[in-house]
Amino acid sequence: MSRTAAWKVLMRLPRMVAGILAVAWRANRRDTALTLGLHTAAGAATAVSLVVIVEVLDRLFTSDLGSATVADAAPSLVLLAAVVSLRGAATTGAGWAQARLGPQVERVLEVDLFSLTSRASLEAFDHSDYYDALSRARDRGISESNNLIAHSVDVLTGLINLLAIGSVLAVLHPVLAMLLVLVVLPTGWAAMRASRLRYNRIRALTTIRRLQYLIGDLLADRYSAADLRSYNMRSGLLREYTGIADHVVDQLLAVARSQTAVRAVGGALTGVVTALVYGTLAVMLMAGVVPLAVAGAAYYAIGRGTSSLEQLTNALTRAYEAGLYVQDAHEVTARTRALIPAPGPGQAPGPLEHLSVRGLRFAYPGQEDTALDGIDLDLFRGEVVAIVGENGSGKSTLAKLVGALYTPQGGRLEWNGTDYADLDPEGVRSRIGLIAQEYIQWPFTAERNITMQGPGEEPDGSRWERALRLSGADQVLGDLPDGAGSMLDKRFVGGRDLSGGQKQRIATARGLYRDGELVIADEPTAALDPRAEKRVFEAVHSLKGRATVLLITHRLDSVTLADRIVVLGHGRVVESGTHRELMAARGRYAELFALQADRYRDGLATEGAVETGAAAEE
Ligand SMILES: Nc1ncnc2c1ncn2[C@@H]1O[C@H](COP(=O)(O)OP(=O)(O)OP(=O)(O)O)[C@@H](O)[C@H]1O
Repeated sequence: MSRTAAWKVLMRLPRMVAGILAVAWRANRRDTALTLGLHTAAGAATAVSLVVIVEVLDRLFTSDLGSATVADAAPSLVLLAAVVSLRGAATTGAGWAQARLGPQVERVLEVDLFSLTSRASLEAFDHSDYYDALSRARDRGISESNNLIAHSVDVLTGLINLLAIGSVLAVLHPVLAMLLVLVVLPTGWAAMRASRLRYNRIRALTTIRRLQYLIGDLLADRYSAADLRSYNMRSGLLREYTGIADHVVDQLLAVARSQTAVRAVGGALTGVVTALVYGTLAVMLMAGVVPLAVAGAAYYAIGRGTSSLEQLTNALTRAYEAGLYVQDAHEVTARTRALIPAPGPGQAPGPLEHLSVRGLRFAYPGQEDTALDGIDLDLFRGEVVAIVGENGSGKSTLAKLVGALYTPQGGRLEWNGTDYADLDPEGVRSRIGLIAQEYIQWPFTAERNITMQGPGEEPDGSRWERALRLSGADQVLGDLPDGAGSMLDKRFVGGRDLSGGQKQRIATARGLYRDGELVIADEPTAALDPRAEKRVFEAVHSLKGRATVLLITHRLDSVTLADRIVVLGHGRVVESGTHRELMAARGRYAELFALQADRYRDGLATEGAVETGAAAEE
């Protein structure tokens, strides 16, 4: 788009304008119709006033000036006054409708975009260029829609004016109409070129600007505030920020320089062409090609026509520039649409009896290494299956695939014998309570953080009680001043911050409140104190028989009661069996278990030594 020749741009402009008008029509039909209708009426009024003025001038130049002539012109002058007043009223009305339309169009574009981004597959967010496109669309694409509408309307009224002036000139003499076109070429070229220069530069700066905002956020965000100070990051980050900001300013100054040069050339050429046009008019007058009356009217009309044409060219280039940004928003919308998983047959999954994983393969987008390399696994109704393994072995990735968040590149995932691809993914997810390793605390009240329901929706009493009790979140809510109604985000008035363990209890309660038939608990106790940890593991095991549980943990003492333990290593199943079987096999699990058990045994031995030492002293 940024390298397209000017004529191609002009060809594309109607499509851009049609696109935004379609959005405007969807946003509010009445305001769109009023904006277009009233602006057209104002343009028509301008055109009529111009014709009337040229006619008055023509009459004055043709006859000897006297009171009779002025009286003759009076009706035209009255008509002129009426038309100008009408134009004023139409312009005011159009401005009002247009001002109303702007925010409504932005709203439609934003809602369109967010309704798509929230449905895009999770893989989309692993592509950095998608983020770039998204931030371009959000930063400018959507807000420029207002400008695109305003400039498109200017183009419309400019065209009406020009049509009127061109017709007047063509009636006076066809050559005069051609001279009019000549005047505008240099200005048009310069304006078009200048806006393309700026757009190209700004587009090229997208990534670095994203980095700049990111560093800005790190310098000013409360989440990074403590680390920033602990590790004396301030001066380094500030240096980086200043370096990027300097680069951005340099680039923008460079573009301003190039734009000025282009405009200067355009201005000089316009001067030359204007002299040429008026010279030609003078020559035509002297050669008797046109009479004085026509020359006088033509002089006025060319003057008006030139400024109208300049306005039209400006409107065209501005509409084009705004159109480029809006095009970005359309592009990212189209791209996001393509990132929404194709709707399969979309069968609703039934209650889980058997979940089967066969030869599951998955690599994160842009990564060569596979995170999962042919996993086989069975989960039967009511079982607790533990997944253990070293860091990076693929446990969370497996949880995300089973949780229908990512789509595998190979192998099969089946819910009661039906491939996930044939199931409605939202239906699958709604039957799963996912307690994620990286849970987020939403900027909602504690209650909404657990129920994840719409604002004001009442929680289900028995599920609520159970989720709070099993997760230990009941204690957290008990300690909050407003209980379940406390806002859990300090960025809001009265907001509260929770400790790491308290946050984890809330996240666990969220997963349990869902009351899914499959509970995936990914490291649910990493931040918990020993008492809370014990409570959560007991809760997880208490689900045995009523829900299927996939428990991911490094706390191996808590998996001894699991129906099966699956050990992962480098994205593969290394071994699986019950605790007893795996200990007897003396493989990876037995080794990891012994390592952890030894630590406690050593601790107890030291404790014993201390006690013995104390007794000896006594
Ligand atoms: N979004 C991502 N993009 C690219 N690679 C990723 C992404 N998430 C995880 N990985 C990589 O995939 C592999 C498996 O990661 P995963 O999070 O599944 O491990 P894990 O077994 O859960 O580890 P841990 O015990 O540390 O939680 C790792 O090599 C990791 O670096």
